[in-house]
This record gives sequence, structure tokens and C-alpha cells, in this order.
Amino acid sequence: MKKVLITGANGLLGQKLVRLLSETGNYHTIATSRGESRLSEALPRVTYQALDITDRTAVLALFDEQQPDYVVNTAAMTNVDQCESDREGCIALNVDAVAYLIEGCQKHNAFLLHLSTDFIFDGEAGPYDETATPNPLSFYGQSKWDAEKLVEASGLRWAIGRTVLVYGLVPQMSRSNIVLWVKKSLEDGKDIHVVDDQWRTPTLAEDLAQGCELILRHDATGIFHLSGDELMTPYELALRTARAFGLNEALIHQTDGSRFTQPAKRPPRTGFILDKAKSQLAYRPHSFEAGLHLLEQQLTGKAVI
Ligand SMILES: NC(=O)C1=CN([C@@H]2O[C@H](COP(=O)(O)OP(=O)(O)OC[C@H]3O[C@@H](n4cnc5c(N)ncnc54)[C@H](OP(=O)(O)O)[C@@H]3O)[C@@H](O)[C@H]2O)C=CC1
Ligand SMILES: Cc1cn([C@H]2C[C@H](O)[C@@H](COP(=O)(O)OP(=O)(O)O[C@H]3O[C@@H](C)C(=O)[C@@H](O)[C@H]3O)O2)c(=O)[nH]c1=O
Repeated sequence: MKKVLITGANGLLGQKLVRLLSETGNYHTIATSRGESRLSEALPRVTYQALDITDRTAVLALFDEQQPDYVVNTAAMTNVDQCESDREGCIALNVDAVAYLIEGCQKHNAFLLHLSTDFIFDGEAGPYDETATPNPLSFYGQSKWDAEKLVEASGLRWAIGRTVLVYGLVPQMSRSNIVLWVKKSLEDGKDIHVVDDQWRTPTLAEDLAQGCELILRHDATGIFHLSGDELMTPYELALRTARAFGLNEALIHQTDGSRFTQPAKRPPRTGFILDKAKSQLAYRPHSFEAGLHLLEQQLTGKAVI
């Protein structure tokens, strides 16, 4: 049985991945995150331990204690605007902590799967494949690219799973996501202004977890693009979400980057080409509507989250 240490296990991907690894029956999982566990229930073959990955001593001590075969680093500062204002905190978590994990993996000859983002690209030429050249526009994007470079230079057996605009539902979320935000706003009767000049391939959290499990299952090394397969604007995403949940589309107003601004610059056109993950891992993401349907089932208690 493969022993896997997951960081950021309270997060959106972390919770999905812990559940998936438990369900397959092939992994013993050490789920770690900062603070108490927010996993909804005790799961077979899963133990939880608090771990702040910015604490080098704590990271190395946990590696010595648990001796994992695989490490999946899902923890990150994922609030892109916060990364712009708290640059020190961003580097500590998104870059320096990755160096501590690499150190632990080197000592115990563990495989490292690290999560990264479409925001390493400038969005001038999306959708991108794994060979495209990064040119981040934001501090978040730069931090994630710097961490990728550490992983690639580590001498470890490593994989990097890059993803795009993840949506989904887990218990006690510390951060919402675009689909839940659209749904809640429309349910509350609030007007929303959504951009039509950015393009993304939004990713169902379950699909991303599946992609990570496939990498672990096959000991697949290198960079893999793991996202949804449909390129769309956030405006289109909002309309399709409204239709799927039977909500009022008239509340959704089209805007663009000249009128809607955020503190961190977003790349205009990203999205991923998935050919490598499809051919090498048999990665098969849900369609966007199928992803929304699963979310609807989870929200109504017809499927587990
Ligand atoms: N979400 C997205 O749209 C995208 C995400 N990614 C990447 O995918 C990965 C997973 O993202 P996602 O699951 O959505 O992120 P989340 O923000 O949902 O989860 C990150 C988790 O890391 C935890 N964490 C924060 N600081 C620390 C720390 N010092 N030590 C240990 N754990 C910590 C957070 O804890 P707490 O909950 O307590 O804050 C949170 O549970 C990240 O690497 C991200 O950069 C890439 C592209 C898109
Ligand atoms: C809040 C809001 C967002 N948007 C658009 C802008 C943007 O393209 C999209 C999502 O905006 P957010 O600020 O929620 O998410 P954002 O920070 O852009 O999401 C990113 O998260 C990090 C972690 C990543 O790695 C990236 O892949 C990326 O998906 O929605 C609007 O058009 N209007 C709005 O009022």
C-alpha cells in the first residue's frame, strides 16, 4: 500500500483527494493541514495530523515520523489578491515551504506531486500545453512558477499538476469559488458583473483529484495539465451556471477588464490543452454541465461531498 502525505488537506483539492485515496483502498493517507481537521468524517486508511508547512522543523519532524512514499502539496496561498498585498506571506507558503517539503522528500526518497496554476502564463496565447513558456503577471503566479523551478531542480522523482479555476464543494470551505459565488448571488437576487474578456477551462475539484490519483497510481513524472476541457469566459460560465440551477440569468451583466478590475492582474486567455494527461494518464474530466450536475446532487444530499 502506498503511503501518501497530503498537505493542505482542509482545502478544496485536499479534501477531495483525501476522500478519493481512501475510497480506492490502495493508499494509507497522512492528511495534514494547518489547525484542526475539517474533513467531514473519519475515513478508512486516513489519519490526520496538524502541520503548518511554513514551519521547517515541524515539516522535517513529520517526515521522520511518517516516512511517506509520496507527498502531494496542495497547500498554498490561493487568494491571488492577498498574494499581491502580503508578499512575504506568499513567498513563505508558496515558495519557501516547498523547499522544506523537497528537503523532506530528498531525505526519505519520496515522490513529490506539487500543484501549480495557469497563472504562471501571461494569457496572451492560451490554451497552453505543458511545453509553453511561463511569464507570470501577478505575484501569486510568480511564486507558483518559482516553486515549480525548485521542484524541477530537486533531483527527486517529481510531478507538477497544473490546474485552472477550480470549483466544487467541501465542508467548511475557507475560500469560495466562482460557481458557488454565482449561484449564491443569483439566489440572493443580487446583480453580478462578470467579465467576457478572460478565457479559462474551469476545473471540477473531483476531476483534479482524479488527475492527482492517476499520477500517483502510475508514478508519472513531469508536468501535467489537469483542468476541465471547455474553454469559456467567466460570463459564459455564469450563464451556464444560472441555466443549470434554474436561476435568473437577467441578474448577470456582461463587463470587461476595463470596467472590472482586481488588485492582481489576471491573464486574459489561459485554459489548458489536455492531450498529455489524456493519453498518458487516461485523464477524462467531466463536461462543465456534468460537473454542475454533480454539484447540484451534492448540494441536495443525493451525492457525498
Ligand atoms: N483554486 C483554484 O482555482 C486553483 C488552485 N490551484 C492550485 O491548486 C492547489 C490547491 O488549491 P485549492 O485546494 O483550491 O486551495 P485551497 O485554498 O482551497 O486550499 C489550500 C489549503 O492549504 C491550507 N494552508 C494554508 N496555509 C497553510 C500552511 N501554512 N500549512 C499547511 N496548510 C496550509 C489552507 O488552510 P485553511 O483552509 O485553514 O486556510 C487550505 O486548506 C494550490 O496549490 C493552488 O495554488 C491552481 C489553479 C487554480
Ligand atoms: C468576483 C468576480 C470575479 N469575476 C471573474 C474574474 C475572474 O476571471 C473570475 C474568477 O475570479 P476570482 O477572483 O474568484 O478567482 P481568481 O483569483 O481569478 O482565480 C484564480 O485562483 C487561483 C488560485 C488560480 O490559480 C487561478 O487558476 C485562478 O483560477 O471571475 C468577475 O468577472 N466579476 C466578479 O465580481
